[in-house]
Amino acid sequence: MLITIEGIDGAGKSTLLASLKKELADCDPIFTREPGATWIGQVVRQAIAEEVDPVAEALLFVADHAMHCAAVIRPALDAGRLVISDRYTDSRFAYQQVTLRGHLQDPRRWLAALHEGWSIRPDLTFLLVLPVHRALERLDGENTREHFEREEVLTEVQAEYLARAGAEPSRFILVDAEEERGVIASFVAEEIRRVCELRGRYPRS
Ligand SMILES: Nc1ncnc2c1ncn2[C@@H]1O[C@H](COP(=O)(O)OP(=O)(O)OP(=O)(O)O)[C@@H](O)[C@H]1O
Ligand SMILES: Cc1cn([C@H]2C[C@H](O)[C@@H](COP(=O)(O)O)O2)c(=O)[nH]c1=O
Repeated sequence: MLITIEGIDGAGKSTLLASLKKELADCDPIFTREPGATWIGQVVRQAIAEEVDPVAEALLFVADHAMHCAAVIRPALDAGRLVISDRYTDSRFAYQQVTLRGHLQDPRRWLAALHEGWSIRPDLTFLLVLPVHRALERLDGENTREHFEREEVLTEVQAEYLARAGAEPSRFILVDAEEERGVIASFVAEEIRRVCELRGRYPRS
């Protein structure tokens, strides 16, 4: 099973992943992330810290994803492991849909074509949802110009995420990311166990 955790910057993905490592230890999952799980991902993480052309940036994320699928996800799934990824393809469709606007006529179609034929679809996706100003308070809490620009972008990104979730309700589970950390972790761990049990996979505590 491939499970992905998605949400805007500051939604609490890394915090949740850290808790799931303890809550799901008996399932022995493989925890991974995009970008950054492979050496290409490390290069991409460094590259996106610089000012990058949006089309080049999108291609870097796709290169990271290709290597991630080939070197981490596919081998783990073939070995019957539970895989949990901090960000995955939905990050691309949510963020690049916004960053590529004005650069390409139809970013969604372009992205879909780039993933066609090799990308691995997640079985289940948890989308952490919270008001953008709350996420930004968690990250910087400052009223700078960058803060307001980022707020605008992340508002659009979250809208893209929600549209994707609406289009694929059987894959997405929406999580109220304003809840307390422990409540979120217990809810997500329990949902993962429930779905794994339904599919006859991995132990139940
Ligand atoms: N449920 C929560 N309630 C309050 N604060 C939280 C909660 N979850 C995470 N935080 C805090 O919010 C900040 C951002 O959390 P975290 O790094 O987990 O988010 P993220 O989604 O991984 O962000 P990014 O995508 O930017 O890496 C951290 O300071 C974290 O302690
Ligand atoms: C995979 C992926 C990521 N991004 C963006 C989203 C974030 O702003 C950064 C990654 O940093 P984080 O610490 O992991 O949150 O990159 C993106 O725009 N497109 C993608 O496909």
